[in-house]
Amino acid sequence: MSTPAPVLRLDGLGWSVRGVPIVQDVSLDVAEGEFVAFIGPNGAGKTSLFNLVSGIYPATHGTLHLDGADITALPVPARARRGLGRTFQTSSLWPGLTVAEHVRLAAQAAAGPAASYRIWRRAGHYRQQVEQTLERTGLADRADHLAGSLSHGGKRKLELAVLLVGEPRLILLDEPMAGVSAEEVPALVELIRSVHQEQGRTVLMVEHHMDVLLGLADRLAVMHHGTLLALDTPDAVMADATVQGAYLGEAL
Ligand SMILES: Nc1ncnc2c1ncn2[C@@H]1O[C@H](COP(=O)(O)OP(=O)(O)OP(=O)(O)O)[C@@H](O)[C@H]1O
Repeated sequence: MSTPAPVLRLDGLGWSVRGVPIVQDVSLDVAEGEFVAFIGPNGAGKTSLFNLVSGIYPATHGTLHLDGADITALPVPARARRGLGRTFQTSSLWPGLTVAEHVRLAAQAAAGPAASYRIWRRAGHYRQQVEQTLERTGLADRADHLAGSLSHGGKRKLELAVLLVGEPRLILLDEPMAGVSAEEVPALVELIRSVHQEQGRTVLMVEHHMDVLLGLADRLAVMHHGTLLALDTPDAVMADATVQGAYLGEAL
């Protein structure tokens, strides 16, 4: 039986700034519906790798394929249209807009410029999309709240809602627990679990907290000095002597 083609393939991917390598020779296949978590010390290159995958940084070495198509030279919007979405380490919301307004704007943006001149015709469709997304992300009771008034956990949920309303197949989450209080972490973990398992999306996630990842990730990718040091199941990575020597012992 042949193995299915990967959703995402990174082949020798690298990014150098003025000759200094920040990400080096990263090769990795991600299967449809898989959850791969990226760990590694501060400055290991995790966010830079996500910037390469989402198209914010242009790769200086190697290639990226999405569903078998070479996307190495494609800009961010073209990658988003092909189903690739991401969140950022720092919050990217407008404090003066409501929760529902954020999701509505994201729904309109995801529909593309061609849909913009018939917004009134699609109003019912957008309303339904917003309601469903707020329901799915546990924000329905805060639809009219200003984003600026939400807790850190609420803001993270809203960032996910903004991402999910565009129905991306492959999502990159960069430290979605950053700044979230301990009480809010379980609900956020549960939301990410449902995005992966119930909605069947492929997820790549950077996260420092191993306790969060152990129940979520199919594989752990360990980054160190811009390279992929290890890539395996969480149990195998935790037992890997190289990983322990380079990272786990000191940082986790
Ligand atoms: N635009 C840039 N120009 C120059 N150097 C950069 C740029 N972006 C990142 N770097 C450097 O690349 C290295 C990797 O940074 P990156 O943010 O990717 O690491 P990280 O693993 O995500 O770290 P953290 O866990 O702290 O978020 C760091 O030394 C950083 O200073």
